[in-house]
Amino acid sequence: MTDDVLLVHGGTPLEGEIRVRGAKNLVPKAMVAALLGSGPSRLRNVPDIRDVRVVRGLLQLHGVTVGPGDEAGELVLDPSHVESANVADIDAHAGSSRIPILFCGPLLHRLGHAFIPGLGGCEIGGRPIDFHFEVLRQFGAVIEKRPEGQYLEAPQRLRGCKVRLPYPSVGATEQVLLTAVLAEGVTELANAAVEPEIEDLICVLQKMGAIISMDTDRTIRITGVDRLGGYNHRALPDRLESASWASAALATKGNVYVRGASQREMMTFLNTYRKVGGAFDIDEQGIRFWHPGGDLSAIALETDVHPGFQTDWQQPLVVALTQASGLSIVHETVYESRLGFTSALNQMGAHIQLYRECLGGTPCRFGQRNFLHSAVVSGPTKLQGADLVIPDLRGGFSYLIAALAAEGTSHVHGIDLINRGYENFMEKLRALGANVELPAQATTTA
Ligand SMILES: CC(=O)N[C@H]1[C@@H](OP(=O)(O)OP(=O)(O)OC[C@H]2O[C@@H](n3ccc(=O)[nH]c3=O)[C@H](O)[C@@H]2O)O[C@H](CO)[C@@H](O)[C@@H]1O
Ligand SMILES: C=C(OP(=O)(O)O)C(=O)O
Repeated sequence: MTDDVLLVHGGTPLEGEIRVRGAKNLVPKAMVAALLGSGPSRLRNVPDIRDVRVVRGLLQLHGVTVGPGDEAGELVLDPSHVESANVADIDAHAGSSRIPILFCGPLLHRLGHAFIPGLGGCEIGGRPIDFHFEVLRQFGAVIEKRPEGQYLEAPQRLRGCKVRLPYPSVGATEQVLLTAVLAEGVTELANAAVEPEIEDLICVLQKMGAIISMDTDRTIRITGVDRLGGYNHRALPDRLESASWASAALATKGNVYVRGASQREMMTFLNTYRKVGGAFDIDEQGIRFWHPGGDLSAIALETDVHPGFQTDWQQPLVVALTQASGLSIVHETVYESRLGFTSALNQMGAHIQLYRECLGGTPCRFGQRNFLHSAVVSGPTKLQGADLVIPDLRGGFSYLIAALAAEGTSHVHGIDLINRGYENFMEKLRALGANVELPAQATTTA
């Protein structure tokens, strides 16, 4: 048994077409929403990624029947047996993704109690879950921290409440939505996150019978109802995967058509892509991304909550910035430790310097603290193949891009992690002409 290493022979532009399906940051949450329904739900455009498999396993453990639907990529989720499920072995799911925390509200409504194992997800900062527990307490939940996870109880029906998030957290906003829809009375959430995946989750809940309105000032109001039905929904496309392939096209001087990519959720990314010098063409089925020749331009970039530049777009684009002429500045304001992946790019020949200071004007929680959360990228630099160990999902995809853009061969270790959020990425790489190989004896499932 060898570790999951990929050999990448760089220097070939990525060219061709790949397809993206439903968003990793929506699909697992829509699957959890099915727990709130009194009848079956149908979710379409579901990608075959590890985070979906993990949530499927957790739902099945809780008595939800999950099976295929009529079309490819469709799941039918039937929660009729949740009350009679014999939940065992939940600890086996600890550390597998961030989604288990979102089971709290639906399980409290259905069963009056919930057990949440330790969470996983990318290690790109401390990622506390204090906002989640604070809002759940406001709804009336009682929370007990145990060594193996968190145990929650709802002594009475949960009640709507008025809450304000200290920061527009995506997960905490979803926690409120999934809890408030069946709580008694009205919930008002101020300073909510408004990412497109959250809007799509609201669409799912509205189809189930929920009453939710969104104001332009980040306030979401939910009027609780007594009962929700199932839903039939097509997940919005994955704007994060789409942007990753767009960055790969730019860094490798390639030309990639991303079938399924959608302009509306990618407007901020597309503006930045154009400023760097990337070209794109939008049609009704997807977006073509390419390097138009000539020099790329250095830019100043700050990540932020939607409608700002999404933090999950940052790492892949930084690889393309190593090929731009001049000094690019990157200020990461969402996670305090999302630039560590750049040290491996420096080993490959990039010139990236990290700073503790905020190099940008976007309000940030990390300035004057000990976090290297700003970067200056000096380019263009030639990249050389190297031995790379994947640190996290987007960092991992960035290493693949860097290895593809580099001269020579790279050994990229830990590629199985990429399966968490990129469907069939090996097949897609090959379809785009990437020169990649798994060592003959490797046992990876990629
Ligand atoms: C599965 C999923 O959808 N993951 C996405 C989700 O993660 P996730 O929902 O975990 O991210 P959040 O928006 O909650 O986190 C944003 C920031 O808020 C902080 N925070 C969050 C919750 C809390 O209780 N306390 C707290 O301090 C976090 O440490 C982080 O600094 O949104 C992120 C921001 O768009 C994306 O990068 C992730 O891809
Ligand atoms: C940070 C990410 O995801 P997660 O929240 O699942 O770790 C990501 O998709 O880049």
